[in-house]
Amino acid sequence: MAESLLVAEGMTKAIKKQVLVEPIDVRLDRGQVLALCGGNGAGKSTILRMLAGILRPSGGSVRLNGWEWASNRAEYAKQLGYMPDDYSFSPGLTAGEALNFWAALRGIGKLRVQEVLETVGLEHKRSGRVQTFSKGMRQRLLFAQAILAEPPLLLMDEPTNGLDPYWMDEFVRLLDGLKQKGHAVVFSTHQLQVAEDIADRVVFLIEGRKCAEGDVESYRTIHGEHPLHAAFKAALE
Ligand SMILES: Nc1ncnc2c1ncn2[C@@H]1O[C@H](COP(=O)(O)OP(=O)(O)OP(=O)(O)O)[C@@H](O)[C@H]1O
Repeated sequence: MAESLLVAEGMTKAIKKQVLVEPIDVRLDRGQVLALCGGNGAGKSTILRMLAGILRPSGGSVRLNGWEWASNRAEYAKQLGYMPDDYSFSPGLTAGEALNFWAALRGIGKLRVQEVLETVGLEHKRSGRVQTFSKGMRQRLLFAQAILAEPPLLLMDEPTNGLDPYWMDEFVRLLDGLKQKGHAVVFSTHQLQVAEDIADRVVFLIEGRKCAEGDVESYRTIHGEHPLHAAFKAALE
C-alpha cells in the first residue's frame, strides 16, 4: 500500500520547559481535507508551522510525499503551499508585484499569476497596493500565493478569517475543486461551519493536546445538526 501523502509521527514542540504541542500523529492522503479546531492558544498554528517546515519540531518525524524536511528542505518545500494567518507585506508592494515575487521564487510564469488573481477575484486590484487592502482581500491574496504552484499539500492558517459571506462560500467551492483534483489540505479554523462544509476529518485540540478526532459524517451521525459544535463541547467536558 502506498504511503499517505503526509505522515507526521509523534511530532511535538516545546520551548524551554513549556510544551506547546504534545506528541501528535497526523496522516493525510491525497484528496483529503483535515481541519484543526480548538480554542485560542490550543496549538493549531504551531502544528501548521511545523508541518510547513517553518518551525522545527522538538521531536518526532514528518514525511511529505516521501521527503523529510530534516534531510531535504528544498524538495520538502516544493510539496506544499502555506497560507499564514497574517503576513506583513513590504510597504508599497502591489498585489501583482507580491504574486510575481512569489512566482519567481518558484519558477512560475506570469500566466499562472494572472490565473490565480482571477481565481481569487483580485485581477482588477493587480496594481493596488496591498497596504490599502482590507483583511479579506489580503486573505485572498495569501490564498492565491499558497495555490500558485499547485502543490500536493496546502497548509492554511485560519484561511476564512475576514472573508465576507460570498468569499466564504467561494473558498469552500475552491477548496472542494482542489480536493477533487487530488490536493490535500490541512487548515485551522474557529468557524466550525466551514470545517463541517469542507473537511473530511476534524482534530480538536486543547492546550496543545489532541482531545478528539473524527470524520464529519460520523460526528453528524452521533450529534445530528451542528455536529462539530456538539463534538467540541463534548471534548471539553
Ligand atoms: N514563539 C513562541 N514562544 C513561546 N510560546 C509560544 C510561541 N508561539 C506560540 N506560543 C504558545 O504556544 C501555544 C500555542 O499557540 P498557537 O499560536 O499554536 O495556538 P492557536 O491554536 O493557533 O491559537 P489561536 O486560535 O489563538 O490562533 C500558546 O500557548 C502560545 O502562547
